[in-house]
Amino acid sequence: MKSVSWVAAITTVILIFTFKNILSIWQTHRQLQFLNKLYLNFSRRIYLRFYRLNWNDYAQTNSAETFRKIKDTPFEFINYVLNSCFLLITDGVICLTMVGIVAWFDYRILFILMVLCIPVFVFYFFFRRNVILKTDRSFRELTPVTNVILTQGISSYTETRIYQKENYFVNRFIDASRVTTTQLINLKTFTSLPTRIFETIGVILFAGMIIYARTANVDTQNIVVFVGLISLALYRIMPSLNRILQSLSQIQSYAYTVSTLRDNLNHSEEPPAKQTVINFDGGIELRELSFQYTDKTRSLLLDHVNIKISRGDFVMLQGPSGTGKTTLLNILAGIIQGYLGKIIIDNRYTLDAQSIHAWQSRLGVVSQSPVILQDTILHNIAFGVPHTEIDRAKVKQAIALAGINDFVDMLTAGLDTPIGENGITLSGGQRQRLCLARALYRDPDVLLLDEVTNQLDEQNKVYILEQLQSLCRNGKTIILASHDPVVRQYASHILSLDSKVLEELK
Ligand SMILES: Nc1ncnc2c1ncn2[C@@H]1O[C@H](COP(=O)(O)OP(=O)(O)OP(=O)(O)O)[C@@H](O)[C@H]1O
Repeated sequence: MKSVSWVAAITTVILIFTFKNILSIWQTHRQLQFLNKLYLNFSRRIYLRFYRLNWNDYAQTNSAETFRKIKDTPFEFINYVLNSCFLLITDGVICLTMVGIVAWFDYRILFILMVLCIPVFVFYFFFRRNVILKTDRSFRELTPVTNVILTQGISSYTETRIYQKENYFVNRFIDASRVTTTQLINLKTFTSLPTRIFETIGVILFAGMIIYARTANVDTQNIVVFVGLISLALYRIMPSLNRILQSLSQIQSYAYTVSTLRDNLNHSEEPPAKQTVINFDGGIELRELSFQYTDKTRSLLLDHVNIKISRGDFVMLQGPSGTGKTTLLNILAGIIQGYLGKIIIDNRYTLDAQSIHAWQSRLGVVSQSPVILQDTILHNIAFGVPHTEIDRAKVKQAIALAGINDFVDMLTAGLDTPIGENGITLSGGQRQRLCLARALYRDPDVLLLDEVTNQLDEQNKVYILEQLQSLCRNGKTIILASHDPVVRQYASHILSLDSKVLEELK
């Protein structure tokens, strides 16, 4: 009978512990899932917000900081602030419970524990602003700088090798890293201090009690029991107290993430403006268009420009370097705003929030330094279209128009050939034509092209210009910014941009 009750008791204990641990695993998993969901949500919203920046703000951003804002800040907030808050609550409850038990058992033990803890907390709070915050801020500020130095060094591989400046870039990076890692060492040393102080004071206190017991003829056995109880209490409280201090310092260190997230997430989500439907059966009209970059020390770039471009026109935009051809293309693409005057589409729609997306869905663009994705040729051309939705026949048509079908056919993997970072495995002319194929894949009504022929040989240039000409005959409208005199023969209209004024030459 007795053995049965023992077995039952042991089984109950095992079941309780098993259940408790399963529950705890489930709870931890749910908590982590929740934090992960929150992280992805924050990251997504900050990243989307980046695409809503206006041109001037975009021009002033630096990629290392943007990267940090999108990826690191939400991660730090979730892991070092929110998670620390959870730990603070759970460990706070454990500590208070233990303190309550100790006080109920013997109030003197509580007193000794307070003598131990208070100096540690005073030390921590006294120095936290001066050391932790300062060190951490400079660490945070220096990290993006180090990243920028490294990115610059890596992307200037060719120049660095030819000019033999390897040591210059490596030393710059190492010097910047040394400052950052020194800050990190200081920070880590400082955060480990409370535990050490805690332990030292404890040992001194115990030693003091033993010496007192021996010199004052107090019963040593009582003291040993007393010290044993304190040690037991500390054994339970110490780990929680350590975690509390660590959590507090992490919350302090990463408190900045709260304001960064607030600034980036607390903007009102404007409902997308109801979009006008644009068929592009008319043309484009620039009416009294004037523009100046925010840098007011520079004069107007465009001054009361008036021009009409009809459907089917092949317009060459020429003019000396720096007169604003790219700027004008970006204005037409709806990327640069803040101009005076109007852009009117199809004689009806002014380019504004209501029409911008409808207008942009009619455009194909090739910029002067187009971006090549580190991906296959297929994905570079379909740009952002999910793999299963890519129309391979249309891709082939686009590469034929852009004159790179021969090149793609020669590759063993054809369209599925991967291209290195920034199109490193392609020639300049191949990169240009790949981006032209990307623009053509969208079957746009209007093509805004910036210097798409400047890296081509005569034969390829003529081929591309003939294709563009034939596209215009079929109703496409092309505006091509170029310095190349050959383009003049193919363009139906020539616009010359010089000293803020746009003049029609042909
Ligand atoms: N984000 C910017 N902020 C301030 N000024 C700018 C900005 N982008 C360009 N500029 C200035 O605007 C002027 C026109 O530049 P843009 O690139 O439009 O000229 P461009 O005619 O296309 O030149 P190129 O023929 O050399 O390509 C230049 O003086 C340039 O320095």
